[in-house]
Amino acid sequence: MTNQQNVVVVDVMKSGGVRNILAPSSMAVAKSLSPQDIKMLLMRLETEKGGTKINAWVDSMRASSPTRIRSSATDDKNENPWIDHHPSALNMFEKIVAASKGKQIVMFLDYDGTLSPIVEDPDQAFMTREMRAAVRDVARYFPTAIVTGRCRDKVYSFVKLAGLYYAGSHGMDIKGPSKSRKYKKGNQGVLFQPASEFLPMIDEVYKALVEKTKSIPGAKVENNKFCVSVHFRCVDEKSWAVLAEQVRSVLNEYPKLKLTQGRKVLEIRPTIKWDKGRALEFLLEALGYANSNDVLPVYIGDDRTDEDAFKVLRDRGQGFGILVSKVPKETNASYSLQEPSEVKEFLRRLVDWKKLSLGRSSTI
Ligand SMILES: O=P(O)(O)OC[C@H]1O[C@H](O[C@H]2O[C@H](CO)[C@@H](O)[C@H](O)[C@H]2O)[C@H](O)[C@@H](O)[C@@H]1O
Repeated sequence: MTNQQNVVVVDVMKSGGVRNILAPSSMAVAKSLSPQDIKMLLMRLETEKGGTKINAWVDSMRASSPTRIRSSATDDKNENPWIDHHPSALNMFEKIVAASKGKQIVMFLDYDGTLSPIVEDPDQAFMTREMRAAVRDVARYFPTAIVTGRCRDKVYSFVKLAGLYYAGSHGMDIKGPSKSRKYKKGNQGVLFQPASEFLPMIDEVYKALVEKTKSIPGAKVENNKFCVSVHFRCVDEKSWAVLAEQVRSVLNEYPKLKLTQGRKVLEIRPTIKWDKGRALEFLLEALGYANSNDVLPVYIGDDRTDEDAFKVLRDRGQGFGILVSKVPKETNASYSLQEPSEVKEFLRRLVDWKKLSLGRSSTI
């Protein structure tokens, strides 16, 4: 391994000003590079910084996603158990519907681990008929969006319900009906794909990853259209570091892509500032609820990538994030549900409550 020294190079900032940054000496030529070259170099430095995180990612993948809270923080002696801070959304149901008084509930549902149980083979992650019926009924009464890391077509093949919004590829591929004229495309409703320029690159990196990882038994690469997933679930834990390193080495060739982490999965996606939180905001706007107090968004999800949406709700001080987890995890969600069967129960209660309140108002 070469022992590379850092040297100072010039960073041309967005403002047009310059500042000094540290970079490996091999990049010292940067002083004579154009602003565009320097931008690329900075993006590469970001990727390499990310690369050093590989071991940390493998460790945290072992510890689940989002990060589990150690048991000492949650045992009986603890005066602030996790569940007190993130009570069951079923127990808090009355509070949730009370908060919706005079507001439109909008439902956001993650797919894997929320509507379908986590299984070994991503192609077999089917939702039950009962869950489909619960989602269909919820969507009859409340605008409903499926927000997923999956390719939009793939998740539609699992959910099979028309009339919903589908935000695939972590929100980089949004389709659905629209109330706001701004987002209507003819009669086709909303179609928003902020990363379309990355399609050829994602396709290329998908092929490179399939080739690179084929020697590792159990490794699976999934093309999610605007992002790619590399699955670790069926790989022997002893090979996780090797697989992660292979992913990193492929990614090194693509400074415009970044790595994120989910449940036993590494995800490769464009460096654009877009995630499930931005998708939630976009959909609220498309529904005509931008900057509105007349809406109560409820987002249910189980994974690290859902945290972006939980955070948006927390920052807006609007609606509720609900984390699906059996174990305490670091989260920005307000409430919790243990597993998809509880998600189904929550959705059913919401529908029953709505039917009852509509019945009441029609008899007044
Ligand atoms: O945003 P989501 O809908 O939660 O999608 C995130 C990833 O979900 C899928 O992987 C996860 O579920 C698989 C099936 O249960 C499981 O085998 C895998 O270990 C989980 O990470 C999906 O296959 C990925 O592409 C999504 O990015």
